[in-house]
Amino acid sequence: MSTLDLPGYSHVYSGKVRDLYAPVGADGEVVPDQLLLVASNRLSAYDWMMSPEIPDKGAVLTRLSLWWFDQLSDLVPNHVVSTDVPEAVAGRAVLVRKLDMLKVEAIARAYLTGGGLEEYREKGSVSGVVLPDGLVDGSKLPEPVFTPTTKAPVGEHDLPMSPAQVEAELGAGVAAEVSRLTRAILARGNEIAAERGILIADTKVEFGVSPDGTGGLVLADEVLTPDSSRFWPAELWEPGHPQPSYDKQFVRDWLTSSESGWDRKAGGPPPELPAHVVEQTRAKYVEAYERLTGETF
Ligand SMILES: C[C@H](c1ccccc1)n1cc(-c2ncnc(N)c2C#N)cn1
Repeated sequence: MSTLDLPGYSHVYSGKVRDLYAPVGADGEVVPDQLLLVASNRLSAYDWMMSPEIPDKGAVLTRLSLWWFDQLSDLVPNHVVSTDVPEAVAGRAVLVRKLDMLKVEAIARAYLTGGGLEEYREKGSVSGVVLPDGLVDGSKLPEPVFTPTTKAPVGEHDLPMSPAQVEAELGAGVAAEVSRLTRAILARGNEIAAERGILIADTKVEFGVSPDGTGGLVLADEVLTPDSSRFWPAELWEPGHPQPSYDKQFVRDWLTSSESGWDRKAGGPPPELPAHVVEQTRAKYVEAYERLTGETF
């Protein structure tokens, strides 16, 4: 993965699909209180980076995240400073306030699937919350459940955190507020998305606090995008089996079809995606953005 040479910015960190840069002042020193969050066109599926990239994916998800920050501004302040960013990343980057990030992945679930379903099948509960009997893959939960995890080092898996572990990390007051806000964000997201034919099964958000200790929790990172959340087409929702992904199903279907020739269990990398899969996937990101925001990409 190649990082961009952005004049006026130094590369700080790269995740699977996003990159972080620090602004550099005229004196060559890093500007201490801001960061540049850049969304790439990279697509990750089945824990593999796909090739080629999906055109406009970074721009679509950046615009969607900015729209959600605005929709949620009555619930929680956010880290956005400006979209006045270098031309090379115009439309897919955001200048943000540099925060002290909480060491907890704040995850909430409105529907049961994935790791939450596995835990429920073992314990009848998820993250310490006892759930009704008889739930299946895709069941809607009575209300969103906070299911935090650790922030594992690169290459390792995030681990579920018990309420006691979260309190030990954050303190009881902040832990309660993170839980409340994460569930409220997902509930608000689903209120809006359901009207537009999209179910948000679960989401991961990141909170930080101002380094000077003033103020409370600040919503950071990206919010309620198909990269941070499971998006499901509402009209296909049918509890009892894995739900189709709104945005990644074309990729998954092709990779698991005989046409791709890929043997996922063999452990080797997936083949290049054909043009039609790339185009269909781009169209789904644009469709999700336009249905949710009512705006044309
Ligand atoms: C997880 C995410 C990430 C982004 C891009 C690439 C890989 C990971 N990240 C966000 C921060 C961060 N740190 C300080 N202040 C902030 N406002 C933010 C934000 N957002 C650190 N990491």
